Parts: sequence; structure tokens; C-alpha cells
Amino acid sequence: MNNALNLQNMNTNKSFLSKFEKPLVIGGPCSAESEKQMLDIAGQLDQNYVQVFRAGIWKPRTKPNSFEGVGAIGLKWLKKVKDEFGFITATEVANANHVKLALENDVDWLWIGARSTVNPFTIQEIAEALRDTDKVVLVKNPVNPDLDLWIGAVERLQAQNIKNLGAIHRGFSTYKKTKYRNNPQWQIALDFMDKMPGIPMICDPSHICGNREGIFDVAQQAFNFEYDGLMIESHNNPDEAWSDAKQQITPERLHEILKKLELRKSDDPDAFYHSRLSRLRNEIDEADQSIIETIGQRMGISAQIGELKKEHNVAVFQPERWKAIWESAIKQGEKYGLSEEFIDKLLKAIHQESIQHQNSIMNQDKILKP
Ligand SMILES: O=C(O)C(=O)C[C@]1(C(=O)O)C=C[C@@H](O)C=C1
Repeated sequence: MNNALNLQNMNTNKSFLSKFEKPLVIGGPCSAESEKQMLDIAGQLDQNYVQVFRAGIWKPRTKPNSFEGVGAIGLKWLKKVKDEFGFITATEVANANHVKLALENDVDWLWIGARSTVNPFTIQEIAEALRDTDKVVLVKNPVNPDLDLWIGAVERLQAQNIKNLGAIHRGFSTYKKTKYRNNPQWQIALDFMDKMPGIPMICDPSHICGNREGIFDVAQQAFNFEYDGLMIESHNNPDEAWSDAKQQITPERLHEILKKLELRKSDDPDAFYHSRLSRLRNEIDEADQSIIETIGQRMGISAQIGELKKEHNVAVFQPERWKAIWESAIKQGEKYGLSEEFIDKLLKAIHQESIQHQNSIMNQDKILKP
């Protein structure tokens, strides 16, 4: 058994979630701005829906000269929110000093931001500062789509005997603009859930969307995948927020969204559901088999083209032909409701495999003697 699995089995504990009615909801402003702002928001958040009050105190910003958080004074305001309203409180920590101050000021839960998760030195420093804590510690996915980095951060915390761990899926940076601020790349979070089954998964639709309009859909999608909870930024006056104004929503809107969300269960004992499901799954199995068979046959044809090109000394990559194949596949995909993004990925993967086959055919018997 490797070390990672060992740690995972030893330290896994989803039990900090057991006292909550599902779903767990973390609400509150992106940043603490003033004591009044914090108390106003806390007073407007309904504890039937929101159990944990969040506020950023130290804000890692992309560019200098942006608002970088109110600093340690905000911890006093968080404590007031806890004392006056009874919320569990949470803030982000990015170094050992933040941890020290947060613990001294009785913050209940801590999260580690995406820009910290990318750096193993930072994670190690935070993990050591938190050694043996029974606080809940939530680890946001790294900025870049790297599953191992995310799991590695959790393992560093587990290695310091920190048991109450969770993960936050806030999406991944992309250079290419998409409709999301941070592309969700759901498969990475699902793979995390698969590999770390004891770690609760919380979705952060605010950072995934970067706007207010998409929050409901992303939150619903998270529940469709059986996530354990949500972290949604909410502000009493979102348009005037000092950070991430575009993605914050009022507490009222947050309650509206939470009321509308449908929770999904992992299974249903209903016999009709099971027999219908198993028939459809058989059909899926058959469809998958025939896809693989067809791709296999296509590779056979590609190998013959490879031989022909070799005989005639013609290049493997044929850009014009490839462009024509791609365009016609996108058009055909449209007819079946398949997105351009999907067909693009599928075709590129097939073409890559095909040219690799042809390449090895070209290179056969071409061993360069030393
Ligand atoms: O048409 C060819 O020349 C092929 O070898 C087939 C194929 C493909 O697999 O689609 C492979 C390489 C070329 O770049 C273009 C297309």
C-alpha cells in the first residue's frame, strides 16, 4: 500500500459534516470591510440555510495596489459575528502567521486558497502551523488543473495529523476566455472525490462563475454530482463590494437560490427504476464497445495510409485534410447536439493517436547505428 493510501485511510473523517443538515452552506462576504458590514450581513443571513459565515481578511490579489484585505482587525469582527449570531466562522489563511492570528482569535474553520494550494512550501508551512488541530481545514483546488497538487496539499495536512479536512472546488484558470471566470473542469473534482472518498467536497460557484447569473446552475450541477456543500459569497451591497463585486449576491438572493436547489440522492430502491436503469446501462455498454471497435478499425485504415505514405515518402501530417475532417465532424456533431468543445477534443485525440501510429510505421527499421 502506498503512503498516500495509507494516510487517506488513517486520517479520513467526514464526521465534522454529520451535525449539519445537508447541504452545508458557507455564506458571507468575499472580504471583511468593516464591523458594521460584517454584522449587517450576518444579521441578514438565515441560519436555516447558512451555517458557516465566511469573510476574507487577507486577500491575495493578482495586481498590486488592489484592496488586499483589512488584516487582523477583521478577526475581531468575525469573533463578534460568532458571539452575536452564533455562526461558525471561517477565513482564508496563506501563511503560518495568518494561522497563528486566526487561532488566537478563535476562528472556527480555515480555508487555503487556490494560489496557496499550488505551492507545496506554503502548504507545508500552513500544515505545520496547524499540526494536531481539530479545526476544520478546507483546501481549494490549485489555480492550475493539477489533481495531484490538490491531493498532495490534503496529504500534507493529513501528515500533520489534521483530521477534519474538506476540499473546495472553485474552478481552474484558463488563458482562453470561457463563460466562466474559472473553468469548472468537473472531471478533476470528480476524480478527487473518487481518490479521496473521505474528504467532503464543497463547490464554490461564486469563483467558478465570476458573475451572479450563473451561480444557481453551477450550484445545481454540484448537487447533481452529490457534492456535500456550497460556499457562496454574499454581501449586503454587492455592487459596492471592495473585492469581487460582480460575483457577490445579496443574502436574500442567496436564500432564493438555496430554496430552489434540488438535492440528489445516490440511489433509489424503486424496482422499476433499477430495471430500466440496468437496461439502459447495457445499451451504454454496447454503444461504448462499438465506439472502441470503430476507432480500432479507423486506426487500421490509418496504418494502411501510413504504409502508403512511407512508400511514397509523404509527410504524416496533412493539415488540409485534417482541417476538412475536423470541420465536417463539428457539423455532424451539431446534428446530434454534441458541443464543438467535445467534438474538438474527441477528434484531436483520435488524430493524435492516428499520427502516432503512422509515425511509428515511418520510423520502423530506421535505427540509427551509433
Ligand atoms: O488523410 C490522411 O493523410 C491520414 O493519414 C489520416 C489522418 C487522420 O487520421 O485523420 C491522419 C493524418 C493526417 O494529418 C490527416 C488525417
